[in-house]
Amino acid sequence: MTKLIEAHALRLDRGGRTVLSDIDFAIAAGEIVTLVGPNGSGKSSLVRALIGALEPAGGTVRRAAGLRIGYVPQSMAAGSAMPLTVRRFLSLPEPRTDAEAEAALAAAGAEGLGPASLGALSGGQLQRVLLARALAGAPDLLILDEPTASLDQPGAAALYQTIERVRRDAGCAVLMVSHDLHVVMAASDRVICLNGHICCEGAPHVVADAPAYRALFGSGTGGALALYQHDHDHSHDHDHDHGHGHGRDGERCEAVAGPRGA
Ligand SMILES: Nc1ncnc2c1ncn2[C@@H]1O[C@H](COP(=O)(O)OP(=O)(O)OP(=O)(O)O)[C@@H](O)[C@H]1O
Repeated sequence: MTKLIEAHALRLDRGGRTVLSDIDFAIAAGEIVTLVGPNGSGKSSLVRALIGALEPAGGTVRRAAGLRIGYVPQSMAAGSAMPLTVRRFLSLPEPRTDAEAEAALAAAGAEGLGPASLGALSGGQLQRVLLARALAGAPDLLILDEPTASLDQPGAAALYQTIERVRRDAGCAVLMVSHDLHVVMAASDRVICLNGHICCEGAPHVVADAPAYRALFGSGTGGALALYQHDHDHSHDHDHDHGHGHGRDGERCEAVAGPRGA
């Protein structure tokens, strides 16, 4: 399969401290990959390195020639206060024609929002507009940093369905950072769990009869625990342990993706 982006022995430093090391992974065309991990485990840092906004302290990030990345940032707190219409926002920084803007809004499920003021949008509308802006560049790889963070469960489910439709229609690969159990369990081809390094990775499996899973849905707390099978090629006797639930070779892993702000 065509590799769109690859990291080899990647190390990232923030504030003079190594926050990620030994990162080796690749994303293939059309895949949906989700990054999970506790707060501060390096998910956003990795995403920033992949889009070229953070220089590696070691190792390499290699992008396929001509790769187009659409990026939906984690937070638009400052941006949403900008006195801009959605239509103008879609043309920043790259100018877009009205037809391109309308097509992108439609693909993101945000039809008719072009004339709206950016600051007047709901959280869900803003996420869709951010998605539209990323889609307007016809990306090969769509990267979303916690796209459902500010949404309630129905809003998150609807956005997830939109993302899956986008992948189907546009054929792009998707890399998501998520604390959302629904997204991790249902949407991903592959889950990568970060904890200062790649703790574990593998295909997600719905564990509908697991007590923890039912307890989670029953309590409605949403997104505290993700269960998935994975492969390990390392032990966990080093110093990157941030209280993360590690698995053992070939066993089911309990990956604690803590709720936002935890
Ligand atoms: N601009 C910065 N300057 C210094 N340290 C930073 C900076 N940004 C992040 N860090 C540190 O890097 C580490 C990884 O942060 P990062 O935001 O990548 O984690 P995350 O997994 O995305 O967290 P969260 O789930 O809370 O969004 C943290 O220890 C954080 O404090």
